[in-house]
Amino acid sequence: MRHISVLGSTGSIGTQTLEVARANGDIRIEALAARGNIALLEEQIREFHPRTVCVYDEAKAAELKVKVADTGTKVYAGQEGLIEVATEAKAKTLVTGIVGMIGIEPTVAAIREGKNIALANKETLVCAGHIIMPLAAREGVKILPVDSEHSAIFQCLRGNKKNRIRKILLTASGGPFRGYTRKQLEKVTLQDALRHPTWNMGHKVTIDSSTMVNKGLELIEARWLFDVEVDEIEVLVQPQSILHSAVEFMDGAVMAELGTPDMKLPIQYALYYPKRKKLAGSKRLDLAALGKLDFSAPDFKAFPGLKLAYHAGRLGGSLPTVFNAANEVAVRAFLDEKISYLQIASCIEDAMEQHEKVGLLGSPAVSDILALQKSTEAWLKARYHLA
Ligand SMILES: NC(=O)C1=CN([C@@H]2O[C@H](COP(=O)(O)OP(=O)(O)OC[C@H]3O[C@@H](n4cnc5c(N)ncnc54)[C@H](OP(=O)(O)O)[C@@H]3O)[C@@H](O)[C@H]2O)C=CC1
Ligand SMILES: CC(=O)[C@@H](O)[C@H](O)COP(=O)(O)O
Ligand SMILES: [Mn+2]
Repeated sequence: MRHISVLGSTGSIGTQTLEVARANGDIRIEALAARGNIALLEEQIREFHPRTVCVYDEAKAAELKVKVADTGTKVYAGQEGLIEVATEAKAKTLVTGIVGMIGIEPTVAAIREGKNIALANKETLVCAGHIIMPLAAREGVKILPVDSEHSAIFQCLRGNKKNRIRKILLTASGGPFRGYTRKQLEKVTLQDALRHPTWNMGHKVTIDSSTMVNKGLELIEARWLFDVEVDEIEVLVQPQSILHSAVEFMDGAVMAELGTPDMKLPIQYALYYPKRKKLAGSKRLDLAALGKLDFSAPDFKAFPGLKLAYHAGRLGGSLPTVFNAANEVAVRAFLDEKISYLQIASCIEDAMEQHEKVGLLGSPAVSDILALQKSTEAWLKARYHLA
């Protein structure tokens, strides 16, 4: 039996993690956390009988407590509740399917308690990779990538740990606006941006994919997971999302992982690593039916978020936190229809410029990262008149 806890159990990654658990039958769900979707959380409690749950929203947590009083599941709220879920004693692995920087503290707490991390929450590594990776090594825990590209790279590197790599080829679908000019991007709407061509995901990561900021976050995520410089990572547009990423070795050999776009595969791989198991209900890849795969270079001019990510990754320190924090504020504002699509990248650029003027922190602690998140949010809200 595998014992896991899930942060973000009501979201895209969370529900697919529970699908994998349901299909396999030998994964015990010890703890679950969500922000406020108590209707779905109650269903999950009644099906999986976790010991502990957290609802971040305090009023909703109180409501759920009454609803599930008959179940024996303990209900917590807020940040303390997230830590309870992340450190639930019986769990061996924490799946971080929560979105945003809110995932940093519970992930650190889980590692300190010796839990392996099945990591989907890329924002945590972008801001705190310099803390997470050495801490995990000291505690002897595994950081198992769930993000599809990073799972692919991780799989390509198996058995090749001692061979130096020349570069990582990080693939990108290009999002719904692949091929668009800046002029065309001026007119796109929220609904257009939410129409991802290949993956069905939560709103925040879907907007990130459309701006290519997702690839920027993944660039820095890969830098930490695989201990490479960002300039050893090349972004490659692969519109079908079939080739999930690749590694080029010193002798010129390129190894890639291919599959249908289905997150259950990387989730299951992380949960059973190093074992491969049949994936229930998955569509098999039929290359002959597919006929061809397309590749192209990314358009840095149309999607400046990617260029900003390389810059943040090269300078490091506190700049990736500002890159990420500004993006979180901007995406929220875009989803609330308070700023236009092109203003997302402007927000990030402005916040980074401002931070560089003030001066970067070399190796920010978690408290510095969270303080920077607050100051970046306040600065952007004032500058862009966001309520
Ligand atoms: N979806 C995908 O295919 C992929 C996602 N990722 C990454 O995985 C993470 C999750 O993405 P995704 O599943 O799409 O996101 P969703 O928006 O679908 O789900 C987010 C989950 O996090 C919960 N949540 C949000 N804020 C809080 C909070 N303050 N406290 C507790 N729970 C909270 C939500 O709860 P509630 O429902 O109650 O609001 C929900 O369960 C992101 O970092 C994303 O970049 C990476 C690769 C692929
Ligand atoms: C499924 C997954 O891993 C997403 O992060 C995906 O990468 C988004 O697609 P883009 O390549 O469009 O960013
Ligand atoms: Mn990805």
